[in-house]
Amino acid sequence: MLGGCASLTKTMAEKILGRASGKDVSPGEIVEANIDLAMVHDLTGPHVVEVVEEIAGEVKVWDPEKVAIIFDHHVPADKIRAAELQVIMRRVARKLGIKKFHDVGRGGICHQVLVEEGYARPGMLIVGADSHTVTSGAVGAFATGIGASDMAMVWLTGKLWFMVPESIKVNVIGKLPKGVYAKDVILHIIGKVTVDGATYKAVEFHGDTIRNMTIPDRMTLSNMSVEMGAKAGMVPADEVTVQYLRERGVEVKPFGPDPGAHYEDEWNFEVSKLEPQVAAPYSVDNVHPVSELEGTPIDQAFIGSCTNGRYEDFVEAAKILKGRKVAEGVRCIAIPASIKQYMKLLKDGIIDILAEAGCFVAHSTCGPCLGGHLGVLGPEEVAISSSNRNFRGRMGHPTSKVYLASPATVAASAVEGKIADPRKYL
Ligand SMILES: CC(C)[C@H](C(=O)O)[C@@H](O)C(=O)O
Ligand code: SF4
Repeated sequence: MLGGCASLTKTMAEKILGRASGKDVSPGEIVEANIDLAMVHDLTGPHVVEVVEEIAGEVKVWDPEKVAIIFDHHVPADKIRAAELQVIMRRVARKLGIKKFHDVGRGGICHQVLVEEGYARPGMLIVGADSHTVTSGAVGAFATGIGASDMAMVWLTGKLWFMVPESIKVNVIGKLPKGVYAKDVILHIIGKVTVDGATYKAVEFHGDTIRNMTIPDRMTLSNMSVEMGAKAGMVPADEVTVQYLRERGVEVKPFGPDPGAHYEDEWNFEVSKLEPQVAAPYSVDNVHPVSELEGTPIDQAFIGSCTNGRYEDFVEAAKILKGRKVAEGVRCIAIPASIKQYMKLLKDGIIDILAEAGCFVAHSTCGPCLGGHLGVLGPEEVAISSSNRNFRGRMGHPTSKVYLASPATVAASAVEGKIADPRKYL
């Protein structure tokens, strides 16, 4: 029976959707929920505006304080079409008085901005017109990607319907070995459960490995939850979260599931002996330990994206690139996930290290992650990337190939000109 009996103890998803819809909810139930934050970017925003204008005859939002417009995909505008779309969204942001508007050079990749600006908070219900909106789950929010027409309804009414998902508890335990990171953990998990292993489930990450992770690491996990089909990928908000948001002037309380909450399934992973992981083309679940792919020649290495474009990611890459050179015949492209990350890297001399090694370092943009610009792959070219997707043609030509790995593995591969194990450099 859909809806079942409401249990007294709730998972994070049930608590958030219950609060947002003002009732006691159970998995399978359809609810109409009030949205706390709605985000669009330069590519999806114009579609939303079009639908809103069609329905309402003019562009409007239910609450300008709860709407974010962030330019990131084709930033700075790389062609006339992109410039046209950005002109539209700039006008809309001004007309509606959107304060959470981040133009070129004033934000960065939307998912990074939501978290680092302290917009995303524990217990919030967040929707974004982008599949990696799940990233905000890192601070304990139920955050999910929606289509442009759903977003148009959110802009008009502030509400959206959801089917309350079943929850899956992912327990990760053990101390990560040197050279092995959150990226390797999530690639390993996706490799085991496959790309549809968590379809429409609310995934919660638990265990001491997760508790010991920083918010940037947790963002990598949450970000890639959607690559196993999850509706949301959440980490309970603890003291690490409270402190991270406090540094951004936001006071929050810890937030997690009720003790004894019911999960549809529990997955257990022990990671103390995990090797660096690499997802081979053309699927994110085609995951192998780096030792199985070592020596595969590459043309391009990319460090960046909403998955792994943070300060800490570049610091790990710089440990390997410092005093070394990117291999002859290989391009290494390094793009921080936001202007704030870029500024911090600049101040600490990390950008210098990357540039001296021969990296092409750019200001924040999605750029090559989706084959947009600043590093589109040609026929048969091979890239190793710290991003999250390696579908056919993802970063350029349909015959190009993308391997996904941690920033350290990408950096080691850039130095050798072939897929390499970062551990020997650390
Ligand atoms: C362009 C956008 C709608 C898309 C998404 O939704 O994820 C992009 O960000 C991606 O990573 O493929
Ligand atoms: S960095 Fe890549 S994955 Fe992230 S929002 Fe941009 S295009 Fe999508």
